[in-house]
Formats: sequence, structure tokens, C-alpha cells
Amino acid sequence: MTNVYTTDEIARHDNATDLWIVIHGVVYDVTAFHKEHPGGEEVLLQLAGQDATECFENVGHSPEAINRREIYKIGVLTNAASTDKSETTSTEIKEPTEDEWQYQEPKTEMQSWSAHFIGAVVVIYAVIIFYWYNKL
Ligand code: HEM
Repeated sequence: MTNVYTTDEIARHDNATDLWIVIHGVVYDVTAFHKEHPGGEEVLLQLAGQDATECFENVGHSPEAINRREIYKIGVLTNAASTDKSETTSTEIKEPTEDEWQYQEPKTEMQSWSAHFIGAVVVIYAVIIFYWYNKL
């Protein structure tokens, strides 16, 4: 069964000899890894015992880094701690799916098919105007 941790519990693992971080609600023990982290040990030390999701995503880690992350997974963050402060005794927390762990590109307002459609209309108009001018 997956281990479930509270933010308070995770916060206790905040140093070089005991270093946990949270990414997308998943808890990683990177004690053994932080010294060999290609991005430097400092960044991981600064976020020790905390949620490192934003930093992890901002860097735009490679798929290799995302896969490597799995080696250090030790459990998940309890929903009670991440969403609200209410007490819960349930340990049956849904494990995030592979999709939830992957970095998702922010959804743009305009879907790509409509962008292509508008692009095509602009091109058609440009061709019509071009021929129209050449006929004059
Ligand atoms: C278990 C967690 C992590 C793993 C396994 C990991 C792994 C890696 C790997 C393999 C790279 C080399 C580049 C790449 O393949 O993308 C890298 C680079 C880097 N990482 Fe991480 N990383 C983790 C967490 C973090 C966090 C939480 C931060 C932010 C605080 C961070 C910041 C960076 C930076 C700044 C680089 C350098 C990027 C560059 O040079 O372009 N990493 N990491």
C-alpha cells in the first residue's frame, strides 16, 4: 500500500541527511540523489521538506528526469493536508496516475484546430487579393 504523509511529517525531512520533497502530491526521498542532481544540490536543499512542484516544472525537466524521479518515490501527500485542514483518518488516498505526474502544457484559449482554420482563411484571402490586384 502507498504511504501517505502529511505536510507536517514531510517538513521534518528538511536537511542534507534527510531530504524529502513533494512534486504533484507525490513524496520523494532525494537524500541519496541531491548531491548528484545535475541542477545542483542547493536547489533541492532550499526546497527540502516542501512542495517543489513549481520549481520542477519551471525547469522543464527532460522525460529522463521525470522517469528518474520515480526511483525516489516513497509515498503521497495526504489530501487533507494539501486541500483543507480538516482531519481525516482515511489512508485510502488515490494514487496519482502517470498523466497527473507528467508535465502538462498549459491549455491555450484557442484550440489548435481553430488556429489552423483561421490561418487557412487568412491565406485564402491573401491569395484572392493577390489575384485581384494582378488583374487590375
Ligand atoms: C526527484 C526530483 C528531481 C529529479 C529526479 C531531477 C533530475 C534532474 C535531471 C536528470 C536534470 C538534468 C536535465 C534534465 O534531464 O532535465 C536536472 C536539472 C535541473 N534540475 Fe532537477 N530534478 C529533480 C528535482 C528538481 C527540483 C525540485 C528543482 C528545483 C528546485 C530542480 C531544478 C533543476 C535545475 C535548475 C536543473 C538544471 C537545468 C539546466 O541546466 O538547464 N530539479 N534535474
